[in-house]
Amino acid sequence: MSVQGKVALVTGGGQGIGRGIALRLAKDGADIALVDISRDALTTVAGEIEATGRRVTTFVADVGDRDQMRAAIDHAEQELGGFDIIVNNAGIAQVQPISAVTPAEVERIFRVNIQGVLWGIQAAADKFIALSRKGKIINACSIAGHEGYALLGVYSATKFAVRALTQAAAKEYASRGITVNAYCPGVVGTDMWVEIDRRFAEITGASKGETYRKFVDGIALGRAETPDDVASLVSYLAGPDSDYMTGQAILIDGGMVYR
Ligand SMILES: NC(=O)C1=CN([C@@H]2O[C@H](COP(=O)(O)OP(=O)(O)OC[C@H]3O[C@@H](n4cnc5c(N)ncnc54)[C@H](O)[C@@H]3O)[C@@H](O)[C@H]2O)C=CC1
Ligand SMILES: CC(=O)C(C)=O
Repeated sequence: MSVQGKVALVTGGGQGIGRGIALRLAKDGADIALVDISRDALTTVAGEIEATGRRVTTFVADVGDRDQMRAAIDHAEQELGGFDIIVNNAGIAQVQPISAVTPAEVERIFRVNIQGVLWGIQAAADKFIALSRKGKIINACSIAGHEGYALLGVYSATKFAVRALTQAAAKEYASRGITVNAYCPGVVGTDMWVEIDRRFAEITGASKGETYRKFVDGIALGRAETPDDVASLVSYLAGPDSDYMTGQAILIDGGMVYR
């Protein structure tokens, strides 16, 4: 119950890792503001959160739009009576050899994965300061934020950028008592990996499921990660036990990348 009575906003909360994080924080005692571009997905997860007994509100927003992120945070505060934690989880993948990447593709992924995190940090910190709260900012990074992967070069660049933003924001907001950290999962069996596997197959001729299996074979603990594995770390980063930690991008990957 480390976040009992707190208000937590989770972006990309409509499925996958974001859903897992939102459910875990609700079970830990937080009220949840769910943000996603998909209204249908939000409705389903909101029902699951209500079943935990915590309050939940939903807001359809594109994290790459600064005004929409500010509106989402205002909505969370108005509906749930406060604002304490933001999990900037929403992200998209892109599988493409560097030789074939187009400007439009770069703009699309930078907008969601970098600007989405940046606007989330900025709007959340402004709100924490306005409310005089020592908030927690938690960003989605990846093993790809510690190591560049072939065919995932631009995606990897966005996750390296998340680490940079996490470190810089930690330094800028430390005097306000706001902490900023990131979680770096490995291979989590969500829709994102279905799409990554499909694109690897298209580009390399690998069979369906082959790329996913190869990545999972590289995990020391011998199995793919689940959203609940990721949510355990986020639960810690959201709660008081991590109060003395800031600017960190923590690998939770079953043993894939060692830094
Ligand atoms: N699945 C994996 O193996 C890993 C995922 N990650 C990161 O974890 C985060 C979540 O990934 P998954 O749950 O696997 O992805 P997912 O594709 O299963 O779910 C992403 C969610 O974000 C939402 N979303 C996408 N663009 C959005 C936007 N512009 N505004 C608001 N919501 C938006 C989608 O509608 C969806 O509900 C991402 O940042 C991803 O890069 C990091 C390492 C590994
Ligand atoms: C999706 C992702 O971050 C990887 C590298 O699996």
